[in-house]
Amino acid sequence: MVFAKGVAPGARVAQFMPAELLALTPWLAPIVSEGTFNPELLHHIYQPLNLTIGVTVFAVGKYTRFVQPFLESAERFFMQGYRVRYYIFTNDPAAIPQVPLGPGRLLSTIPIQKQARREEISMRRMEQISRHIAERAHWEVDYIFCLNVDMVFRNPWGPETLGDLVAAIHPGYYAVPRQQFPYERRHISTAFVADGEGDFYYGGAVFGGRVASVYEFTRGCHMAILADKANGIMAAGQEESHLNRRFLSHKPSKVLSPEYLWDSRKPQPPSLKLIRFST
Ligand SMILES: CC(=O)N[C@H]1[C@@H](OP(=O)(O)OP(=O)(O)OC[C@H]2O[C@@H](n3ccc(=O)[nH]c3=O)[C@H](O)[C@@H]2O)O[C@H](CO)[C@H](O)[C@@H]1O
Ligand SMILES: [Mn+2]
Repeated sequence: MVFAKGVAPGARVAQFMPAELLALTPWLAPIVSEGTFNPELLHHIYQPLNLTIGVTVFAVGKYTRFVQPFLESAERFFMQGYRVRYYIFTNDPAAIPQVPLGPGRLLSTIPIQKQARREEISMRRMEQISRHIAERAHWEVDYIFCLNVDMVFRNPWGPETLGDLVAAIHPGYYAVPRQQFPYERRHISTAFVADGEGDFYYGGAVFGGRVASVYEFTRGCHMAILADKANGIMAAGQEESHLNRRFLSHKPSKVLSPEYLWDSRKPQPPSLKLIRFST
């Protein structure tokens, strides 16, 4: 069970009931899961807005092999009926396969340098996303999601996920007490989170929101990562630690349930009605 800070244990809003997830955070942001929204109604609201949704994924080195299943599944399930722009950041543009895209859906390959270490690849994402938004994506898309590439969509992901700043609950920690969240616990790191603090443990594999908000968010994380680097520190969960630290002071306006970020090696609990995006 997870109890949010400052809310009495037992309050319906503040805990995960054994059989179901809560529907609102203590700061009244929706926690999106099957049954909490009406897809037809949302479609009628969002369709006329003519929005373009961006997606960033990184495919560096061997991870280029994940691009095809990622894209094929996204074409089936991700923001069907909306304009979509995929941005594939890669060191090897020639290795990005040609996947047929539906109408109104475009793909761009963004060439980047290959970092030697896995940690460096994931850490540098914040910097590269913020720069890409400033240089280009801010005028091409309204919302943007930043996703891991070694995952696939398995069920519809639609406009219910759109919000100013969107986080996803990490599948490994939705039912874990806050004290056990793997936040960075060293004071010397800019990602430090004190023992009694923390709302949820969010995953680094899914975040997004309005493009301007994601710019501020990724830029803030990048600055914090740079400060740590200057002090010779790498946070415990790398960029995920910084993401969690920032979401603590810049609360997400919408939280996605583990339906939107699942680890398929885990058994599916009854509280999870369906899996939309997972390894
Ligand atoms: C069990 C689990 O969920 N572990 C963490 C880890 O997942 P993973 O250990 O699964 O991270 P990962 O190695 O898949 O790296 C994350 C992403 O970086 C990119 N990449 C990484 C290595 C590489 O050689 N080439 C490349 O392109 C790629 O887009 C990949 O999806 O990382 C995530 C951050 O995103 C979260 O911190 C997760 O909590
Ligand atoms: Mn992975």
